[in-house]
Amino acid sequence: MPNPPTDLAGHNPSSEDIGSPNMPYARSVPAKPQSASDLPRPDLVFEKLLKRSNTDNSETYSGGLSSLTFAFGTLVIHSVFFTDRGSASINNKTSSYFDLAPLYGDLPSQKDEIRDKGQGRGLLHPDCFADTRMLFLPPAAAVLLVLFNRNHNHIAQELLTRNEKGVWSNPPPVDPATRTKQDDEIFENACLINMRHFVNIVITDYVGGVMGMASRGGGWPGNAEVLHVRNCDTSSKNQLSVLFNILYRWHATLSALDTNWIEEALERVVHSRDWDHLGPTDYERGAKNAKPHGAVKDRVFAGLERLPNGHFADKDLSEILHVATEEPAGFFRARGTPAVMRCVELLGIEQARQWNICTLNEFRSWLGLLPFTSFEDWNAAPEIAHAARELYGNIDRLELYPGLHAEGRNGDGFGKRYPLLRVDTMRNGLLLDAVSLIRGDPHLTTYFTLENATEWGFNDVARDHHNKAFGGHIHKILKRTLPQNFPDNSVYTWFPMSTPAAMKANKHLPENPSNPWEFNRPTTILES
Ligand code: HEM
Repeated sequence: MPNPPTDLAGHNPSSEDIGSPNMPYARSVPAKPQSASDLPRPDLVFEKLLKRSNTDNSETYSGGLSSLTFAFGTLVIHSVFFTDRGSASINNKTSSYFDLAPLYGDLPSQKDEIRDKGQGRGLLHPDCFADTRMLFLPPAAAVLLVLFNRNHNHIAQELLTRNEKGVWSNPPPVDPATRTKQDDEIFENACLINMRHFVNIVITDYVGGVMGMASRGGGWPGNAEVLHVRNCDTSSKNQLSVLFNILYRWHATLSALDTNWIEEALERVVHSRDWDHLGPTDYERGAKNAKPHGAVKDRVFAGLERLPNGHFADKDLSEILHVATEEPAGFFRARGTPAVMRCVELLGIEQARQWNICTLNEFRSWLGLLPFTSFEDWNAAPEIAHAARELYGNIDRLELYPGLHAEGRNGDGFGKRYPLLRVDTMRNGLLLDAVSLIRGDPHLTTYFTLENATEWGFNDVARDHHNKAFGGHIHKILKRTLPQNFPDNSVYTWFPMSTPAAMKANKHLPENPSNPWEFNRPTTILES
C-alpha cells in the first residue's frame, strides 16, 4: 500500500501522480529570478554563518534532546526526500508520504529484495532495510529501521494468526497463486499499520520534542490552529516542495559523537581530514567509494554481525540506542554545523540556487510571519548579523538556506502570539509542513479502514494520551522489538529522545512509587 498504492494514485483524477516517487518537487513560494553572480560564494556563506566554531558546545542548545531524536529525524526526512541531483528537472525519487520508504523502498524491485515472499505470511527478511543511504549515517538510524522491520514482522504474524476476515490459511496455501495473493495482502496491511506507528512517533515524541516540549514529553503541539492561516488540505494528497527540502537540512543538530562518526566514515572514503577544503567533488568521489555490497538481507552496519538466524543480537542493537539516548543533540543555530559537513552543505547551498528558491523573507511572508526588517531582527548576535550584512547587504536578499539555518532563537511577532512554542521561521515551517503532510496523507485517513488495518491493527496503533510518556509512542516499538533491553521503569524506554540526565532533572516527570524510575543505562533483563 505505501508509496502510494495504485488505487490511491487514482484517488484524485485531476492530479494522478501527486505524491508518487519520481515526481518533481513542488514549489510553494514563487521566487524572483536571482543571478548567482549577485550572491556570495557558498564557501563564504558556510564559513561565516554555518560552520560550527571550535568553542561551540552543542549540548547547551537542544534543551535535553538526545541524538536519537535526530537519528529518528533522518528516517523522517529520508521517507520523503531523495533528490536526484543527476536529473535536469527537480526530481524526488521517493514519495511525499511518511510511508517508511527507507525500510520498504520505493520501487517494486526494492520491495522484492526485502520481502520474504515465499512464506506466504507477508514477512520481511529479518533485520534489514531497503535504503542504502541509511548505511552511511550514524548507526542509531539504521537500528531504528531494523526495529521497524521487526515491528512489521510482528504485525504480519498477528494478522495471520488472528485472520479476522477468515480469508487466509495458516499454514499458508500451497498453490503458488493463492499463496502470493495472501502474502501480498498481509504485507500491505502490515505496512499500513507499521506506517501508522511511525507517524504516531512523529507527531508525539518527535515533533513535540523539536518544538521544545521535550520536558513534558512532547505531544502534538497544542496550537495547531496556527495552521489555519495557510492552506492545510485534509482531504487530498501531498507533494513535497523544494523549500522544505532546504528547511529540513538539520546538520547543526549533529551531536559530538555523530560528528566523530561521520569524520571517521568520510576519512575512510576520501582519505583526508582537511574538512575546510573538502568540497562537492570530494563528496562525489567518496560516495563512489562507499557503494554498499551484497544482498539487502545480508548487509551489516556499525561492525555488527548477523546471528545464524539472520538477526542482529538484541544487545548489540540496544547498546547503539542506549548510547544515542545518552548523547546530547545539537540544535538549529548559526555557526552550529560541523566542519566535516562542509562538502554536503556546499551541495545544499548550490542546490537551492539551482532551484532558484525564494529568500528567507519571502518564505516568512508565505508562512504568515512578519518579514525581518534588519539582520539584527533575524539574529541578535552582533557577529552573526554583521557577517550576514557583509555577505548580503540587505535583509531582503538573505537566502533561505543560511537564513533558516543561521537564524537566531528569539521569537518574532508571530512568536509573541504563541509564546510557549518560541516560534521562529524554522519551527513555524516545520509545524506547518508536518501537520499538512499528516493531514493530507490518505494512508492515514481514507485508506486506514477496518478493512485494511483490521480491528486488531486499530487497537495496536491507538495512542494512549495518558501513558507515562505524556502520550508518546516510541516506547511501544522499543518494548516490543527489544523486550529484554528496554525495561518498563526506565527513562531509556519511555523518553529516548531526551537524555537520561535531562529526564532526571525534569520536574514534570510523574512519580511512580510502585516501580521507581531508573535513570541508569538498562542492563539486559535476560540474556538475548
Ligand atoms: C551525521 C549525520 C548526517 C549525515 C552524514 C548527512 C549527510 C547528508 C548528505 C550526504 C546529504 C546529500 C547531499 C546531496 O546529495 O545533495 C544530505 C542531505 C540531506 N540531509 Fe543530511 N546528513 C546527516 C544528518 C541529517 C539530519 C539529522 C537531518 C534532519 C533531520 C538531515 C537532513 C537532510 C536533508 C533534508 C537532506 C536533503 C535530502 C535530499 O534532497 O535527498 N540530515 N545529508
